[in-house]
Amino acid sequence: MTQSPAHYADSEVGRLRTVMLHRPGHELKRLTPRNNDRLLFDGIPWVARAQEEHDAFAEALRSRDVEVLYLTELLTETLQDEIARNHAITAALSGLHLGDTLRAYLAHFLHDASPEELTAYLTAGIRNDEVRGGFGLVTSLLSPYDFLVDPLPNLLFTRDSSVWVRDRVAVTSLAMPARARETQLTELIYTEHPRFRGTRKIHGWHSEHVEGGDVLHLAPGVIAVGVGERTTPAGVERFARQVFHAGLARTVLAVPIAQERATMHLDTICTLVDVDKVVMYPNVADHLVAHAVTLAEDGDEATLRLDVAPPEPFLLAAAKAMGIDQLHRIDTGLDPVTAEREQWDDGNNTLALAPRVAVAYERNDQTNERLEEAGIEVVRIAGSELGSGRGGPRCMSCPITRDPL
Ligand SMILES: NC(=O)NCCC[C@H](N)C(=O)O
Repeated sequence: MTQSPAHYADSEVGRLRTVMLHRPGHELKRLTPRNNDRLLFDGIPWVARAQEEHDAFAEALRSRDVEVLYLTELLTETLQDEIARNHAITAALSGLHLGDTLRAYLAHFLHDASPEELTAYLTAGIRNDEVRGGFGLVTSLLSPYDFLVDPLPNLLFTRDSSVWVRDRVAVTSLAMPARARETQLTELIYTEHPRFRGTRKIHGWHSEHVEGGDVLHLAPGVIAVGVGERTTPAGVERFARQVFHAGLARTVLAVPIAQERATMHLDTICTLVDVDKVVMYPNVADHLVAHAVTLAEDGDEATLRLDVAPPEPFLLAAAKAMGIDQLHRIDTGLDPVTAEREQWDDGNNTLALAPRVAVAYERNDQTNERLEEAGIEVVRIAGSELGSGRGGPRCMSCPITRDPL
């Protein structure tokens, strides 16, 4: 048995070594004009082109010596194990919409599936017209096109369903019903896959809502957490308690963001491209504030006391917590309208491969030019189809190992 590789991330910009992606698959073919809003896509992607774009993204990472792990491959390997299969099937069929007859049939059906097939059902879902048994009241009353197991098109955004904090992984708790099941899969992988077995976990899908897109490692020991449409106030409090209790951070900055789709996560308006530089949406930058949260008195996770500072301008609070003179801001776009367009198309959502090297969507040409003027190497990728889910390179990647800064 080979030694498990170290998994560790305490910054946004330390050299990226290992990342988890999800190559978009059959689950995207489930999107229709009737369900795309509920499934959190702004349009109906051309799946083959989305796959090409994603393959080019993965290749750009590999060509810079980043190990790319695919979520579905990890899941299939995990599902070789009988206990993991049982967990996965029970969780997938726990919805109250199924009824006993159909649930019992589907349980048998899924238990007979190979690990590869089971991965496909768990990710692409099962529609009523696809079942071949378990017929009864529920199958008769549901429409043929209703899902018995929902597809998970947003698995593409692996950033949101888990976050590594040093050598621990936080399995997150996703706020939107269309995404809730994703973390059943990430939790299973991190619990049962041989590569991750023994990894200590924090948070979890039963906890208060925290989404990975809201969690930014500003510096080792300093974590910003956006609080808005997805991460709740109680979510950031729980997260802060856990990271302080485990000694993983000294400051958590709670950053209120507008509760709207354009700014669903903190990483839609701000990402780090260097140890002291962020690319940021200027239309909100001047109003963004942060509450610095620190540990006042240690105790059990539930009883430790937190100090919550009054709000300060975000960049100021961040620089203070990071122990640097200034956190420099590079603006999205050239003017408010271009900035709004490029922010919407994930111009702020960059993935740093190392200090001053970042992956960005090619379409945001003005933001990319600004980044280059500021000395950042921009690795451009196509995202015309990938972007229809409203997420960029950062959203589509879960860093598992970065070199410590
Ligand atoms: N970190 C991110 O901003 N992730 C993008 C998530 C997009 C997805 N369609 C969602 O609405 O949750």
